[in-house]
Amino acid sequence: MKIKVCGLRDADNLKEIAALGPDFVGFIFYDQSPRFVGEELDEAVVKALPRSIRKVGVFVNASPDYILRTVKKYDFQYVQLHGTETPEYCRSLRNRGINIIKAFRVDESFNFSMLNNFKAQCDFFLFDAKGDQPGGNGVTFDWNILNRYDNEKPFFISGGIGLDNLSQLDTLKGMKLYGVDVNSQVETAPGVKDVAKVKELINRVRPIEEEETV
Ligand SMILES: O=C(O)c1ccccc1NCC(=O)[C@H](O)[C@H](O)COP(=O)(O)O
Repeated sequence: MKIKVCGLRDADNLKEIAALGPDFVGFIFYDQSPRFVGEELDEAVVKALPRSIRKVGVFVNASPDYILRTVKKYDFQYVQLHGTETPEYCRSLRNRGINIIKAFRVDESFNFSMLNNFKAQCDFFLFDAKGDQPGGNGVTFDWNILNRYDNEKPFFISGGIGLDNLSQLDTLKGMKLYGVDVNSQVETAPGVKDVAKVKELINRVRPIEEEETV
């Protein structure tokens, strides 16, 4: 199974995490987040990451121009959208060559059928928990809700995932689960990841074969 480590910012920490070989790394471009990269993100370090590590810019209802400029600046392969972006908005970015991970915050009332309007515009869905912030809340949602998922699009699961609840991924066997997204539960401070925790997480998640899930 794939691993995405989200909310990186510090250059040295990014290099240490990259050395562990995650599949995706994410950078937050939402100025209300404690992980907002601001001017701190070292462009050269990001660009020097191996191509095998996919770089993701995370945005919340940002202007397409800002997204395009940022993608170009850091050479991102994906953008992850955490706001109320519409299918039309996603399509306009996709038409400009951007690969999209669309995030949705899931609870009991989540309407899975509306994903049909997004599936042609997105590469992956990401299911996150609801909280005060658009992401990075550190809380889980009831993964049983995903039994109602009836789309063919592979998805990431996220929201409060850490070493303590990883074993529960077993309950998602047979689903279109593509990867796990981790963030606040593997941090020493906002935007700084705990290298030992990420290492253990990768060692535990990676052996879960994709065929078992997707
Ligand atoms: O991490 C943030 O601060 C954040 C803020 C605004 C939008 C998205 C954000 N994070 C995106 C992610 O992909 C997180 O990994 C995801 O929300 C799960 O975070 P956590 O619950 O802390 O594991």
